[in-house]
Amino acid sequence: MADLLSDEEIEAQLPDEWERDGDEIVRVYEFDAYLDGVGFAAGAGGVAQDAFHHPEMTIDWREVEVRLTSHEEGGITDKDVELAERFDDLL
Ligand SMILES: C[C@H](O)[C@H](O)[C@H]1CNC2=NC(N)=NC(=O)C2=N1
Repeated sequence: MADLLSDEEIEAQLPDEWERDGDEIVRVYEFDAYLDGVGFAAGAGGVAQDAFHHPEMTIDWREVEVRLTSHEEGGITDKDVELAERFDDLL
């Protein structure tokens, strides 16, 4: 099990464009076309499965909201931060 990050660690490690929302980190990715968002979500799903750490993703018109938390630990860990960075690398 990973350790929960402190408030200070979260603030320091949160990647650009990501925000903290309670026990989750969240980013809304914006796209020029709906299917671009769908494709991004598919890629993110593959990265998540590879890491075996899974986000909540909401696919909407030209945007995808991604929420990450570590359910087993009950909060935000470095697994969430690392996956957020890997999702950003898909852009
Ligand atoms: C049994 C447990 O669900 C698995 O170990 C994985 C699956 N994917 C997961 N994803 C996330 N976000 N948090 C988890 O704690 C988690 N656990």
